[in-house]
Amino acid sequence: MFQEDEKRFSYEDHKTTADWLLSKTHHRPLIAIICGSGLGALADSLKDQVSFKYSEIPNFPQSTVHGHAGCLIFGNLNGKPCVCMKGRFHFYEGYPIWKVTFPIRIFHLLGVETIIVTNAAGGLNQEYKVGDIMVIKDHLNLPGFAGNNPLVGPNDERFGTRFPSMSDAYNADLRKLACTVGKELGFSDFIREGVYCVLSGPSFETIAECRMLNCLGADAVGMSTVHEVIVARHCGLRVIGLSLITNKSVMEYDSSEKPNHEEVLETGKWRAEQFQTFVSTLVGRIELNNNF
Ligand SMILES: O=P(O)(O)O[C@@H]1C[C@H](O)[C@@H](CO)O1
Ligand SMILES: Nc1nc2[nH]cnc2c(=O)[nH]1
Repeated sequence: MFQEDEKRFSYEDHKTTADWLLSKTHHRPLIAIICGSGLGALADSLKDQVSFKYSEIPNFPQSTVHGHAGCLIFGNLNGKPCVCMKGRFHFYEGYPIWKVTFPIRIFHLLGVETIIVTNAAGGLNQEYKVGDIMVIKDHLNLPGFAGNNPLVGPNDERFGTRFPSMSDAYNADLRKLACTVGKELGFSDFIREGVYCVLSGPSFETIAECRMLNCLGADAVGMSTVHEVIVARHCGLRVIGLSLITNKSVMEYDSSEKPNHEEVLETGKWRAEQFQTFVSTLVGRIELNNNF
């Protein structure tokens, strides 16, 4: 399970990457956004863009999944200085978990204070519909139950404490703001609040697994986000998570439905405009430098 043959990046390695980026752009982002599968169009709406391919950034891993372009884009969204990952890294791509979460500490060193983590997810909650946007209230870190937590290993106190709390992982004020913004935009019909469960992937869940996860309290299931959130909270970032329900999880043995990545990307395209409006309005309303 653990791919620990590579040497972990030190604090100094992280500084090298952050300083390189700061030397190449005049932008000083306070909000970071990670675009989930099929949600990369969000990054295109940034104004005054400065963009870097992951391949040119020192120490950065590469995106290998269709629907994850592999660019880091700096710019302004609704008047706020942002940096956007158009493409993220997943454990199932073969990266060790500390590499999957590497960009989060870079954001921290760039001066980011708030992170918006988005993903595509399967809807376990039977009331959810394809196209719903779930504001993440909490998570289940199933790989973490088996010891796969991105904070396993030596702790560098310059990033954060050895034993961070996760009981407030998803900021309550931001969740409330997201629900208010959803209402104001007339999106209430498809805005939900629920629990996201991460699995390693890349295989989708069996029917028995979907039933079990739902019984455990998960409303949506995916293959990302949680590890990023753990590292973000460790280094003091304020987090809001949004899942686009791209497919309904298959819960019945007589169903002929099969989850697939094409459907995930299609739903992303179909909901892209409202998703962008939602995130951009939310960003416009986030208060910065407020010592949360
Ligand atoms: O990066 P996210 O979590 O949005 O991507 C999900 C999980 C898999 O990478 C992919 C499956 O279709 O979508
Ligand atoms: N694990 C998992 N990840 C997803 N990403 C998008 N849809 C799904 C799903 O149904 N299951």
